[in-house]
Amino acid sequence: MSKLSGKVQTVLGLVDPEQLGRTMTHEHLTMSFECCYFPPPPGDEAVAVDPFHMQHMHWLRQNPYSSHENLLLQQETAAVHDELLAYRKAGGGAIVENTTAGIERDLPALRQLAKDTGVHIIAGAGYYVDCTHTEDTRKMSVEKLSDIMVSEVLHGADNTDIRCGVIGEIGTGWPITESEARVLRAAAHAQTKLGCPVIIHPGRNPAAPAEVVRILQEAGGDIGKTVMSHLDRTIFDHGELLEFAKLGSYLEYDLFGMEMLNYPYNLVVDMPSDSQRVKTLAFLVKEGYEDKIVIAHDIHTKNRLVKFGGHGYSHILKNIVPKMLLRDISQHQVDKILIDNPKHWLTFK
Ligand SMILES: CCC(=O)NCCS(=O)(=O)O
Repeated sequence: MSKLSGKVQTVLGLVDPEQLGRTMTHEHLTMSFECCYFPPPPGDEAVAVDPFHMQHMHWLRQNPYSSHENLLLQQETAAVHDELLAYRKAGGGAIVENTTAGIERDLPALRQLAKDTGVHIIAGAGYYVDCTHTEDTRKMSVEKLSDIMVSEVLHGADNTDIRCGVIGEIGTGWPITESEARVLRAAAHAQTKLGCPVIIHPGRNPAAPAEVVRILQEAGGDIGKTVMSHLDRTIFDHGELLEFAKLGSYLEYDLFGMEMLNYPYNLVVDMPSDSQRVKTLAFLVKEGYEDKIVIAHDIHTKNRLVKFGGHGYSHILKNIVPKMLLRDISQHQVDKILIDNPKHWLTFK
């Protein structure tokens, strides 16, 4: 039995799973999203490059990916520090920090944040979407990629001794590229060796999550120990959602706080409101999936921080939980979603 077995691995070391408390399973504390810059709508070029002002905050909410400045979350560590203190005060205990290679993971910053705030931070191993893969990454075999992920968990990543506690978010697009498929197979192999949690960023198509599961399963992955992220912008039809849920992964609604009219990466998508997200959670609970739901905000741009008029990391605890209780999700079920499900997922086999 490995020394990781039965434990959760944070950036400060192994902890007993009971220590985590309420856990957001998909956040970013420091990262760059420059890889996904999207040009502003015609006529909005000037506001897109203006320094941040209060009068731009609504524009940024509608066009978060069209301001280079907004994509540099790594510049806001002081604000994130304060928001983590507020998160603890609101009853939060842990955060899974999903930044992987390609979007500027900063493990020393995560370790410092964990030390200074007392929030348990679990860091992610592996690779983001294809457009961020380096030439080296593209050339690597499944075995080599898997060895690197195993080493990031067992020994530390990015030339530090800071160890990752999950594999992911592993980035995939639609269709899944050859390089992304290799990374997925490598993640499954690493998971088999380590008995560790895995988390996936699927492409923006309703068929994408099931295709990822198929690839992971074929490579021996443990789907019951895998989180499928971003379902709120991916599967809308309730029948299709139940078909996907049957495959056995955790079902993650992780864009709480993000409300926008035009989702630039896929204009076919109507980004749901928080009320609609809660309705979908209530539906899944009614269908018997209360042991499979996890939730988060996936903060990945500056405008979502409280410092810039955003909702911050405490929005779910302060605003969404009361709404869940109003919509027939019991306190016991809320606790499963925020405490028990993340704990079971994050505990090494
Ligand atoms: C790095 C953060 C991330 O990938 N977030 C998901 C954004 S979206 O694909 O849902 O637009």
